[in-house]
Amino acid sequence: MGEERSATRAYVLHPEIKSDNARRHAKSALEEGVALAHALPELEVAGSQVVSLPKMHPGMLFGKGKIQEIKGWLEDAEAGLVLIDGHVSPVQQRNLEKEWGVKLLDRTGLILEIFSDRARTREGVLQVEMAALSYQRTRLVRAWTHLERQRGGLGFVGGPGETQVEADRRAIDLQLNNLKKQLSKVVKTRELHRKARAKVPFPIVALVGYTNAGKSTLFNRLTGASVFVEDMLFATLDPTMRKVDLPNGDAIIMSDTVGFISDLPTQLVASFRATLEEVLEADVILHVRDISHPQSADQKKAVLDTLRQLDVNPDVPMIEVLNKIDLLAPEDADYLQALHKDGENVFGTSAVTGQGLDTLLDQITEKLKGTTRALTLTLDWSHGGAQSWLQRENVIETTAQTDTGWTIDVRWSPMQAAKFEKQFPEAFAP
Ligand SMILES: Nc1nc2c(ncn2[C@@H]2O[C@H](COP(=O)(O)OP(=O)(O)OP(=O)(O)O)[C@@H](O)[C@H]2O)c(=O)[nH]1
Repeated sequence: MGEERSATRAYVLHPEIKSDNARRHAKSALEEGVALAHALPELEVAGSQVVSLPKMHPGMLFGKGKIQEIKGWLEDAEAGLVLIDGHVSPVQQRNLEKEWGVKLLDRTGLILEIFSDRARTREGVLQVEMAALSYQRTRLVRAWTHLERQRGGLGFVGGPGETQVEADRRAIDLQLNNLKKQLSKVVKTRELHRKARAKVPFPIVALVGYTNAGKSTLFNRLTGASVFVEDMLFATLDPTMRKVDLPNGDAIIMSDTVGFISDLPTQLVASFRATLEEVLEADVILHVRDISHPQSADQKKAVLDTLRQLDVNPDVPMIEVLNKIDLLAPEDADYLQALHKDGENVFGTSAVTGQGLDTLLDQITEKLKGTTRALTLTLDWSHGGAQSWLQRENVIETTAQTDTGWTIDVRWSPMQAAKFEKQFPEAFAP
């Protein structure tokens, strides 16, 4: 951290590299960068700017003139920390930190800091630690080592720097291995809990969405729970599950998960696979969008990309929830709310006023009815009651007799599966 100036006074820069096809709109990208900075409670944002660049400079990111200009901004703002909303290579980071006399974090580094600040469960903490270490592992710079600096930066192949990097890498690998072992223990315990929960058999409806889209607010509204809702990115990190009663009396489990974001560090996506299991195994996915946000379309793309990276089964039915319609002009809100009547799979809601939530719940009920899954059940003779139930529900595709009972292929809706499991827990061995 910067010695002279406070490392909690942050200056946010969004580099807009012209040759980069300006993937995100610069002004709202900068706003997101600032919102990310605010997601770390101890930080104070001392200033923020979009910096337009014709091209990226490999060693310093910015050109010489720009670097001096920015140095002036940082001094005026008394900022000791620079947050660059983009990718900064380790070499660029080192050079800029030296040039400006500040500490620097790039987008991935910042997101990792936020996640590490938010992680509450043991599993979450371990996952973030692993993600941070894997990231650090990719950023070991040869000339950055203490040993090499002492020797005046001898950079020959096989020299002391090389050995130091290798040693650092080995140390990180050891730590990663150790964390992996701890994590697998925690996951095993959670698996047991999950099995226990599976005995309360309800279909799972998972909420996903860009950070700040309103997932937790919607979750609270629908479940009557009080989950940490704040106008702060990534308020929710560990998944939360609650029971919701549908209008027809059936019950579902709704799960609220971490928000997604553009350029979510791949290490994080990978490490969160385990906690996002509920999403991977959901019967219905609700994709919650902040439809009032100017970059709503880009956010949607980022969410769908992340779901793909997570290998979410594309057959799981998804409902698109266009949230925050209360922030739109009334005629726009009405239009969005009516879209589903034209057969569009979108539902306008306001998690704050409650608009559109009944229609959404009806739609969830419909979707759960309409989707079916195949499963093979092995029942023994004592499960005659279960076998007749399956016949009555008309879900049997094929039945084969075995020495001890039946092997039955069924195709049923999540709700039927849930009812069966509740009524015949001893027969349900998927
Ligand atoms: N006006 C309006 N504000 C909303 C609505 N839904 C949520 N919000 C606000 O949007 C902000 C973010 O809401 P959250 O529910 O925390 O969003 P989230 O998607 O869970 O966010 P992450 O935890 O970052 O993933 C809060 O200030 C909410 O009060 C809505 O329908 N209308």
